[in-house]
Amino acid sequence: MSIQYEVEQLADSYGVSDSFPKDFDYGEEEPDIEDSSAPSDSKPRILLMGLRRSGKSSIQKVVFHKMSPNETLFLESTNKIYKDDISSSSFVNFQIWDFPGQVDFLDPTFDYEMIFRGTGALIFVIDAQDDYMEALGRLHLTVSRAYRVNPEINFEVFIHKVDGLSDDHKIETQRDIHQRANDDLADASLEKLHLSFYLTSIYDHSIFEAFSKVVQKLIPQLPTLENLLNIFISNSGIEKAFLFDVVSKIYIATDSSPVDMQSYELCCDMIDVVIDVSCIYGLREDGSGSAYDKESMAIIKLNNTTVLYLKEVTKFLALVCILREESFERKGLIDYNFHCFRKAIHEVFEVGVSAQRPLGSQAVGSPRNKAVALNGTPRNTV
Ligand SMILES: Nc1nc2c(ncn2[C@@H]2O[C@H](COP(=O)(O)OP(=O)(O)OP(=O)(O)O)[C@@H](O)[C@H]2O)c(=O)[nH]1
Repeated sequence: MSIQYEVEQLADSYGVSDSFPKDFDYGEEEPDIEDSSAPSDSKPRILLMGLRRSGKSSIQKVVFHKMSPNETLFLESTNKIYKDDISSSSFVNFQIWDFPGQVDFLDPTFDYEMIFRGTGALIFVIDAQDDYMEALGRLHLTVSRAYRVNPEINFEVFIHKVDGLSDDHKIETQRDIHQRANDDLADASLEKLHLSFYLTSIYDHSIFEAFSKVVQKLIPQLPTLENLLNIFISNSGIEKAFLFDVVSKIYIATDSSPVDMQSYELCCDMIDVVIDVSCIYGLREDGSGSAYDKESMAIIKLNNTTVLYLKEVTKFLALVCILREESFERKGLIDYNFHCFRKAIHEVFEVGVSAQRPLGSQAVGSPRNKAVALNGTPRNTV
């Protein structure tokens, strides 16, 4: 595939070729949207739980710390709860808590009530390459305890390490785990407890896709963002648009047309390309500058008449669009619509400034959402 680049705004030095720099510099502060005054322990949590060696730490490192999947082979076992506050580098304003495999609910020092009360999502990781019967027992114990403390938690089950399974085996494993887990809940009269299942692997984009869905459920502004994206693409002749958290490559929203994995992967790859080029060639002579800032934008024309278009939306967010070459002839219109879209996104989130950050800080507690009129103008619902 021949790719033609027009990459503007380049910067920062770094050596890893297929990943984001670990000490990534976002450049100028944009305090109007992303600053947080919330003390880290009051931030809502995403918990990563599951048996030992199921892959919890690997998921966290690959998604949020740009560790390459092969490096996870050398990760040591987690012995205590590892709290990772990723809000300084990401739009995702949560703490990720990675638990050691064996959490003992009977241990008096383990205050699970406190932990579950401030939790937005509980991700339970099951190793699909291993015998999963013990994991299912642990899943049931964990979610039923958590549900009794906080029924608002989103329960997410990652059927993980599916890279080692054939397609048929994947489907069969998912069906079996789904069936058994829900039977256990029905036996305990917990039918209202909803589990969502995802097939994941750190060796492809499935883990980013799954994490995107988990995070999206915690964004109170999601319907507004979707609405804005729908308006933007329909008025600009764009086929698909994703709003990405640049550092994690989680998409926090997309338009309402279905997501196909290929498009998502293409957009993820584009972010990698842009940041890589930017990091290598974008520094000013004196070494200043940043890899991603207000000026960041890129156009990649593929040889199949498809155009990929990336533009900065906020310090942490980028819009990545897929469109046909002929639609791109009206670039002026697209840019004007983007300008309106960007402004609306800033308005949607600026409501969180006085108190806390937008995502997460409002996910558990009192959501202060804005609705958007069909012309894309945000207005308060209350
Ligand atoms: N094939 C495959 N291996 C994986 C995947 N994710 C993690 N692993 C491997 O699984 C092993 C255990 O991963 P960890 O992330 O340490 O597991 P953990 O659940 O954090 O383990 P504890 O800290 O002991 O609870 C490592 O060797 C990883 O490389 C995956 O998607 N596919």
